[in-house]
Amino acid sequence: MDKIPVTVLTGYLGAGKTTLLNRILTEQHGRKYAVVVNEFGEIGIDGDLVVDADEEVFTMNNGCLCCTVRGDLIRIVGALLKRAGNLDGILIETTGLAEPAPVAQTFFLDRDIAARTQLDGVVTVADALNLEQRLIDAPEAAQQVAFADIVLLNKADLVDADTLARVEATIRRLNPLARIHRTVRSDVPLTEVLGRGAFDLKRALSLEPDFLAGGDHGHDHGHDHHHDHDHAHDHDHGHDHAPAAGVLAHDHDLSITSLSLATDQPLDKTLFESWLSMLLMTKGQDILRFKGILNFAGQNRRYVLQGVHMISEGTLDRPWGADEARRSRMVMIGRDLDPAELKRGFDGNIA
Ligand SMILES: Nc1nc2c(ncn2[C@@H]2O[C@H](COP(=O)(O)OP(=O)(O)OP(=O)(O)O)[C@@H](O)[C@H]2O)c(=O)[nH]1
Repeated sequence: MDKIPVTVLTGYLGAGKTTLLNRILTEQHGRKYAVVVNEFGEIGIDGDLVVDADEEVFTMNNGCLCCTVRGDLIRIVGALLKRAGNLDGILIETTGLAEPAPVAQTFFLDRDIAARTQLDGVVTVADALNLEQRLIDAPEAAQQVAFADIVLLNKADLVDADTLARVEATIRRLNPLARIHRTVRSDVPLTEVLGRGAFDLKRALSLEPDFLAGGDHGHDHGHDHHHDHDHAHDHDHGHDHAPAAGVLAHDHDLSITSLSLATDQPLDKTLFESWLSMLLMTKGQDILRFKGILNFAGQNRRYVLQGVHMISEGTLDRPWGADEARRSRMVMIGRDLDPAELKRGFDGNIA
Protein backbone atom coordinates (compact mmCIF):
# COMPACT_ATOMS: atom_id res chain seq x y z
CA MET A 1 0.00 0.00 0.00
CA ASP A 2 1.37 3.40 -0.94
CA LYS A 3 1.88 5.79 1.89
CA ILE A 4 -0.32 8.85 1.83
CA PRO A 5 1.66 12.08 1.47
CA VAL A 6 1.11 14.67 4.16
CA THR A 7 1.74 18.37 3.74
CA VAL A 8 2.04 20.57 6.79
CA LEU A 9 1.08 24.14 6.06
CA THR A 10 2.39 26.68 8.49
CA GLY A 11 3.13 30.39 8.75
CA TYR A 12 2.32 33.16 11.19
CA LEU A 13 -1.17 34.52 11.78
CA GLY A 14 -2.63 35.99 8.63
CA ALA A 15 0.25 35.12 6.31
CA GLY A 16 -1.93 33.46 3.67
CA LYS A 17 -2.30 29.78 4.66
CA THR A 18 -6.06 29.58 4.16
CA THR A 19 -5.69 31.41 0.86
CA LEU A 20 -3.34 28.66 -0.32
CA LEU A 21 -5.58 25.96 1.06
CA ASN A 22 -8.55 27.38 -0.79
CA ARG A 23 -6.55 27.32 -4.00
CA ILE A 24 -5.73 23.68 -3.42
CA LEU A 25 -9.37 22.90 -2.70
CA THR A 26 -10.78 24.71 -5.72
CA GLU A 27 -8.23 24.03 -8.42
CA GLN A 28 -9.22 21.26 -10.84
CA HIS A 29 -6.45 18.85 -10.05
CA GLY A 30 -8.61 15.75 -9.94
CA ARG A 31 -7.19 14.66 -6.61
CA LYS A 32 -8.82 13.95 -3.33
CA TYR A 33 -7.26 15.67 -0.37
CA ALA A 34 -8.33 15.51 3.22
CA VAL A 35 -7.85 18.75 5.03
CA VAL A 36 -7.32 19.31 8.71
CA VAL A 37 -7.84 22.90 9.76
CA ASN A 38 -6.78 24.21 13.09
CA GLU A 39 -9.33 26.46 14.69
CA PHE A 40 -8.77 30.13 15.21
CA GLY A 41 -9.84 31.37 18.62
CA GLU A 42 -12.82 29.90 20.39
CA ILE A 43 -15.61 30.17 17.92
CA GLY A 44 -15.26 28.12 14.82
CA ILE A 45 -14.76 30.61 12.07
CA ASP A 46 -11.98 28.96 10.09
CA GLY A 47 -14.05 25.96 9.06
CA ASP A 48 -16.58 28.44 7.73
CA LEU A 49 -14.03 30.34 5.69
CA VAL A 50 -12.55 27.37 3.93
CA VAL A 51 -14.49 26.97 0.72
CA ASP A 52 -16.88 24.10 0.39
CA ALA A 53 -15.36 21.54 -1.86
CA ASP A 54 -15.87 17.82 -2.07
CA GLU A 55 -13.11 17.35 0.40
CA GLU A 56 -13.95 16.95 4.01
CA VAL A 57 -12.92 19.57 6.44
CA PHE A 58 -12.10 18.45 9.90
CA THR A 59 -12.05 21.25 12.33
CA MET A 60 -9.98 20.94 15.42
CA ASN A 61 -11.09 23.28 18.09
CA ASN A 62 -8.00 23.46 20.19
CA GLY A 63 -7.30 25.90 22.90
CA CYS A 64 -3.60 25.58 23.50
CA LEU A 65 -0.75 24.81 21.22
CA CYS A 66 1.47 21.99 20.16
CA CYS A 67 0.65 19.14 22.50
CA THR A 68 -3.03 19.60 22.09
CA VAL A 69 -2.68 19.90 18.38
CA ARG A 70 -0.81 16.64 18.40
CA GLY A 71 -3.31 14.88 20.62
CA ASP A 72 -6.15 15.88 18.34
CA LEU A 73 -4.11 15.29 15.26
CA ILE A 74 -3.41 11.64 15.99
CA ARG A 75 -7.09 11.04 16.54
CA ILE A 76 -8.17 12.89 13.45
CA VAL A 77 -5.53 11.46 11.13
CA GLY A 78 -6.30 8.00 12.53
CA ALA A 79 -9.98 8.51 11.68
CA LEU A 80 -9.09 9.78 8.22
CA LEU A 81 -6.95 6.75 7.52
CA LYS A 82 -9.71 4.37 8.58
CA ARG A 83 -12.04 5.77 5.97
CA ALA A 84 -9.39 6.81 3.53
CA GLY A 85 -10.12 4.52 0.58
CA ASN A 86 -8.39 6.59 -2.05
CA LEU A 87 -6.94 9.72 -0.55
CA ASP A 88 -4.25 11.45 -2.58
CA GLY A 89 -2.99 13.47 0.31
CA ILE A 90 -3.61 15.00 3.68
CA LEU A 91 -3.12 18.72 4.25
CA ILE A 92 -2.75 20.11 7.70
CA GLU A 93 -3.06 23.81 8.31
CA THR A 94 -1.54 24.60 11.69
CA THR A 95 -2.48 27.61 13.74
CA GLY A 96 -0.33 30.64 13.10
CA LEU A 97 0.94 30.50 16.66
CA ALA A 98 2.20 26.93 16.50
CA GLU A 99 5.64 25.58 15.87
CA PRO A 100 5.52 23.13 13.00
CA ALA A 101 7.99 20.59 14.41
CA PRO A 102 5.58 18.84 16.81
CA VAL A 103 3.01 18.50 14.05
CA ALA A 104 5.61 17.05 11.69
CA GLN A 105 6.80 14.69 14.43
CA THR A 106 3.39 13.05 14.62
CA PHE A 107 4.05 11.40 11.29
CA PHE A 108 7.17 9.72 12.60
CA LEU A 109 6.32 8.99 16.19
CA ASP A 110 2.88 7.47 16.03
CA ARG A 111 3.49 3.97 14.78
CA ASP A 112 0.15 3.42 13.04
CA ILE A 113 0.26 6.78 11.37
CA ALA A 114 3.91 6.42 10.40
CA ALA A 115 3.11 3.11 8.72
CA ARG A 116 0.49 4.65 6.45
CA THR A 117 1.66 8.19 5.80
CA GLN A 118 4.73 10.01 4.70
CA LEU A 119 5.55 13.60 5.44
CA ASP A 120 5.83 15.17 2.01
CA GLY A 121 6.81 18.64 3.03
CA VAL A 122 6.48 21.55 5.40
CA VAL A 123 5.25 24.60 3.51
CA THR A 124 5.61 27.92 5.29
CA VAL A 125 3.76 31.00 4.13
CA ALA A 126 5.58 34.18 5.13
CA ASP A 127 3.98 37.63 5.11
CA ALA A 128 6.35 39.98 3.26
CA LEU A 129 4.87 43.00 5.00
CA ASN A 130 5.00 41.71 8.56
CA LEU A 131 7.66 39.00 8.73
CA GLU A 132 10.53 41.26 9.81
CA GLN A 133 8.60 42.52 12.82
CA ARG A 134 7.40 38.99 13.68
CA LEU A 135 10.96 37.72 13.69
CA ILE A 136 11.63 40.25 16.43
CA ASP A 137 8.59 39.67 18.61
CA ALA A 138 7.42 36.11 17.90
CA PRO A 139 9.81 33.14 18.19
CA GLU A 140 7.36 30.82 16.42
CA ALA A 141 7.67 32.90 13.26
CA ALA A 142 11.40 32.17 13.04
CA GLN A 143 10.86 28.48 13.76
CA GLN A 144 8.24 28.27 11.05
CA VAL A 145 10.65 29.71 8.50
CA ALA A 146 13.63 27.67 9.69
CA PHE A 147 11.68 24.42 9.55
CA ALA A 148 10.24 24.91 6.06
CA ASP A 149 11.01 22.79 3.05
CA ILE A 150 9.22 25.30 0.85
CA VAL A 151 8.56 28.96 1.64
CA LEU A 152 5.97 31.14 -0.03
CA LEU A 153 7.11 34.72 0.36
CA ASN A 154 3.57 36.00 0.13
CA LYS A 155 1.93 39.43 -0.07
CA ALA A 156 4.61 40.52 -2.49
CA ASP A 157 2.13 43.14 -3.66
CA LEU A 158 2.24 44.96 -0.33
CA VAL A 159 5.96 45.82 -0.28
CA ASP A 160 8.41 47.47 -2.67
CA ALA A 161 11.10 45.54 -4.52
CA ASP A 162 13.87 46.43 -2.06
CA THR A 163 11.88 45.25 0.93
CA LEU A 164 10.98 42.05 -0.85
CA ALA A 165 14.63 41.33 -1.61
CA ARG A 166 15.62 42.13 1.98
CA VAL A 167 12.94 39.85 3.44
CA GLU A 168 13.95 37.10 1.06
CA ALA A 169 17.58 37.45 2.17
CA THR A 170 16.44 37.20 5.79
CA ILE A 171 14.54 34.00 5.03
CA ARG A 172 17.61 32.66 3.26
CA ARG A 173 19.73 33.30 6.33
CA LEU A 174 17.27 31.43 8.54
CA ASN A 175 16.87 28.63 6.06
CA PRO A 176 19.58 28.20 3.42
CA LEU A 177 17.98 25.18 1.76
CA ALA A 178 14.28 25.85 1.37
CA ARG A 179 12.85 26.68 -2.01
CA ILE A 180 11.43 30.19 -1.90
CA HIS A 181 8.59 31.34 -4.14
CA ARG A 182 7.49 34.96 -4.22
CA THR A 183 3.71 35.03 -4.35
CA VAL A 184 0.64 37.23 -4.34
CA ARG A 185 -2.37 35.64 -2.68
CA SER A 186 -0.42 32.41 -2.34
CA ASP A 187 -0.58 31.90 -6.09
CA VAL A 188 1.87 29.15 -6.89
CA PRO A 189 1.61 26.11 -9.16
CA LEU A 190 0.39 23.33 -6.87
CA THR A 191 3.07 21.06 -8.25
CA GLU A 192 5.55 23.35 -6.49
CA VAL A 193 4.05 22.66 -3.08
CA LEU A 194 2.41 19.23 -3.17
CA GLY A 195 3.88 15.83 -3.88
CA ARG A 196 7.47 17.02 -3.99
CA GLY A 197 8.95 14.69 -1.40
CA ALA A 198 10.61 17.78 -0.01
CA PHE A 199 10.76 16.89 3.65
CA ASP A 200 14.29 16.32 4.78
CA LEU A 201 14.61 14.32 7.96
CA LYS A 202 18.32 15.02 8.29
CA ARG A 203 17.69 18.71 8.29
CA ALA A 204 14.84 18.37 10.78
CA LEU A 205 17.20 16.52 13.08
CA SER A 206 19.83 19.20 12.75
CA LEU A 207 17.30 21.82 13.81
CA GLU A 208 15.63 19.69 16.46
CA PRO A 209 17.97 16.97 17.69
CA ASP A 210 15.10 15.40 19.63
CA PHE A 211 12.88 15.27 16.58
CA LEU A 212 12.57 11.49 16.68
CA ALA A 213 12.98 11.13 20.41
CA GLY A 214 9.42 11.70 21.38
CA GLY A 215 10.09 13.96 24.32
CA ASP A 216 7.01 14.86 26.26
CA HIS A 217 4.50 14.22 23.56
CA GLY A 218 2.85 11.41 25.49
CA HIS A 219 0.55 13.62 27.44
CA ASP A 220 -2.53 14.80 25.78
CA HIS A 221 -4.68 17.55 27.03
CA GLY A 222 -6.71 17.17 23.93
CA HIS A 223 -9.31 14.67 24.98
CA ASP A 224 -11.96 17.14 25.95
CA HIS A 225 -11.68 19.02 22.69
CA HIS A 226 -14.19 17.80 20.23
CA HIS A 227 -14.01 17.99 16.51
CA ASP A 228 -16.81 17.64 14.09
CA HIS A 229 -17.08 16.80 10.49
CA ASP A 230 -19.48 19.44 9.36
CA HIS A 231 -17.72 22.67 9.92
CA ALA A 232 -17.89 24.47 13.11
CA HIS A 233 -21.43 25.62 13.60
CA ASP A 234 -21.91 23.95 16.89
CA HIS A 235 -18.81 25.33 18.52
CA ASP A 236 -21.05 27.64 20.35
CA HIS A 237 -19.65 29.20 23.35
CA GLY A 238 -23.03 30.32 24.25
CA HIS A 239 -24.04 33.51 25.84
CA ASP A 240 -24.67 35.96 23.17
CA HIS A 241 -22.93 38.87 24.58
CA ALA A 242 -20.29 37.30 26.70
CA PRO A 243 -16.96 37.78 25.01
CA ALA A 244 -14.86 34.71 25.56
CA ALA A 245 -11.22 35.45 26.11
CA GLY A 246 -8.33 33.08 26.45
CA VAL A 247 -4.59 33.35 26.72
CA LEU A 248 -2.92 31.66 23.77
CA ALA A 249 0.75 32.29 24.27
CA HIS A 250 3.17 34.19 26.41
CA ASP A 251 6.09 35.79 24.75
CA HIS A 252 8.38 37.74 27.03
CA ASP A 253 6.09 40.26 28.63
CA LEU A 254 3.59 40.26 25.86
CA SER A 255 0.62 38.09 26.33
CA ILE A 256 -1.21 37.14 23.20
CA THR A 257 -4.88 36.54 23.80
CA SER A 258 -7.84 35.66 21.69
CA LEU A 259 -11.23 37.08 22.16
CA SER A 260 -14.56 36.33 20.57
CA LEU A 261 -17.56 38.57 20.16
CA ALA A 262 -21.01 37.54 19.02
CA THR A 263 -24.55 38.78 18.77
CA ASP A 264 -27.82 37.55 17.32
CA GLN A 265 -29.02 41.07 16.67
CA PRO A 266 -28.27 42.60 13.25
CA LEU A 267 -25.42 45.09 13.11
CA ASP A 268 -25.48 48.48 11.44
CA LYS A 269 -22.86 48.43 8.69
CA THR A 270 -21.95 52.11 8.90
CA LEU A 271 -21.57 52.05 12.67
CA PHE A 272 -19.58 48.86 12.50
CA GLU A 273 -17.20 50.14 9.87
CA SER A 274 -16.43 53.36 11.67
CA TRP A 275 -15.92 51.47 14.95
CA LEU A 276 -13.55 49.06 13.22
CA SER A 277 -11.54 51.72 11.43
CA MET A 278 -11.14 53.69 14.65
CA LEU A 279 -10.13 50.51 16.46
CA LEU A 280 -7.54 49.58 13.81
CA MET A 281 -6.20 53.12 13.76
CA THR A 282 -5.67 53.17 17.51
CA LYS A 283 -4.96 49.51 18.34
CA GLY A 284 -3.94 48.02 15.00
CA GLN A 285 -0.36 47.46 16.13
CA ASP A 286 -1.60 45.11 18.84
CA ILE A 287 -4.30 43.37 16.82
CA LEU A 288 -2.46 40.55 15.10
CA ARG A 289 -5.44 39.01 13.39
CA PHE A 290 -9.21 39.24 13.21
CA LYS A 291 -11.93 37.38 11.39
CA GLY A 292 -15.66 37.65 11.41
CA ILE A 293 -18.87 36.53 9.79
CA LEU A 294 -21.34 39.36 10.17
CA ASN A 295 -25.06 39.86 9.81
CA PHE A 296 -25.70 43.42 8.68
CA ALA A 297 -29.20 44.86 8.93
CA GLY A 298 -30.98 44.76 5.57
CA GLN A 299 -28.38 42.47 4.02
CA ASN A 300 -29.42 39.02 2.90
CA ARG A 301 -25.89 37.73 2.49
CA ARG A 302 -23.20 36.94 5.01
CA TYR A 303 -20.47 39.53 5.27
CA VAL A 304 -17.02 38.05 5.79
CA LEU A 305 -14.47 40.28 7.37
CA GLN A 306 -10.84 39.59 8.05
CA GLY A 307 -7.58 41.32 8.46
CA VAL A 308 -4.06 41.54 9.79
CA HIS A 309 -3.04 44.57 11.85
CA MET A 310 -4.35 47.69 10.07
CA ILE A 311 -5.31 45.96 6.85
CA SER A 312 -8.84 44.66 6.69
CA GLU A 313 -10.88 43.11 3.91
CA GLY A 314 -14.61 42.64 3.77
CA THR A 315 -16.59 40.69 1.22
CA LEU A 316 -20.18 39.70 0.71
CA ASP A 317 -20.41 35.96 0.90
CA ARG A 318 -23.24 33.53 0.18
CA PRO A 319 -26.80 34.25 1.33
CA TRP A 320 -27.70 33.19 4.85
CA GLY A 321 -29.36 29.79 4.80
CA ALA A 322 -33.06 29.54 5.58
CA ASP A 323 -32.39 27.54 8.73
CA GLU A 324 -29.17 29.23 9.65
CA ALA A 325 -29.03 31.47 12.70
CA ARG A 326 -28.08 34.94 11.50
CA ARG A 327 -25.46 35.39 14.09
CA SER A 328 -22.57 37.81 13.87
CA ARG A 329 -19.34 36.32 15.19
CA MET A 330 -15.95 37.87 15.38
CA VAL A 331 -12.62 36.61 16.70
CA MET A 332 -9.55 38.70 17.43
CA ILE A 333 -6.06 37.65 18.37
CA GLY A 334 -3.77 40.29 19.74
CA ARG A 335 -1.67 41.61 22.55
CA ASP A 336 -3.25 42.99 25.66
CA LEU A 337 -6.74 43.19 24.24
CA ASP A 338 -9.32 44.64 26.60
CA PRO A 339 -12.34 42.29 26.39
CA ALA A 340 -14.77 44.60 28.17
CA GLU A 341 -13.94 47.58 26.02
CA LEU A 342 -14.10 45.57 22.80
CA LYS A 343 -17.44 44.07 23.78
CA ARG A 344 -18.84 47.53 24.50
CA GLY A 345 -17.60 48.79 21.16
CA PHE A 346 -18.94 45.76 19.28
CA ASP A 347 -22.35 45.90 20.94
CA GLY A 348 -22.51 49.60 20.15
CA ASN A 349 -22.93 48.65 16.49
CA ILE A 350 -26.22 46.80 16.96
CA ALA A 351 -28.74 48.34 14.55
N1 LIG B 1 -2.68 42.15 -0.27
C1 LIG B 1 -2.60 40.83 -0.08
N2 LIG B 1 -3.44 40.24 0.80
C2 LIG B 1 -3.34 38.90 0.99
C3 LIG B 1 -2.38 38.11 0.28
N3 LIG B 1 -2.53 36.82 0.68
C4 LIG B 1 -3.53 36.80 1.59
N4 LIG B 1 -4.02 38.05 1.78
C5 LIG B 1 -5.07 38.46 2.72
O1 LIG B 1 -4.52 38.36 4.02
C6 LIG B 1 -5.51 37.92 4.94
C7 LIG B 1 -5.06 36.63 5.63
O2 LIG B 1 -5.03 35.56 4.69
P1 LIG B 1 -5.31 34.05 5.15
O3 LIG B 1 -5.06 33.19 3.96
O4 LIG B 1 -6.60 33.93 5.82
O5 LIG B 1 -4.14 33.89 6.21
P2 LIG B 1 -3.89 32.67 7.22
O6 LIG B 1 -2.43 32.48 7.27
O7 LIG B 1 -4.72 31.50 6.85
O8 LIG B 1 -4.43 33.28 8.58
P3 LIG B 1 -4.64 32.49 10.00
O9 LIG B 1 -5.15 31.13 9.67
O10 LIG B 1 -5.61 33.32 10.71
O11 LIG B 1 -3.32 32.48 10.64
C8 LIG B 1 -6.78 37.77 4.14
O12 LIG B 1 -7.52 38.96 4.25
C9 LIG B 1 -6.27 37.56 2.72
O13 LIG B 1 -7.20 37.94 1.75
C10 LIG B 1 -1.50 38.78 -0.65
O14 LIG B 1 -0.62 38.19 -1.28
N5 LIG B 1 -1.66 40.12 -0.76
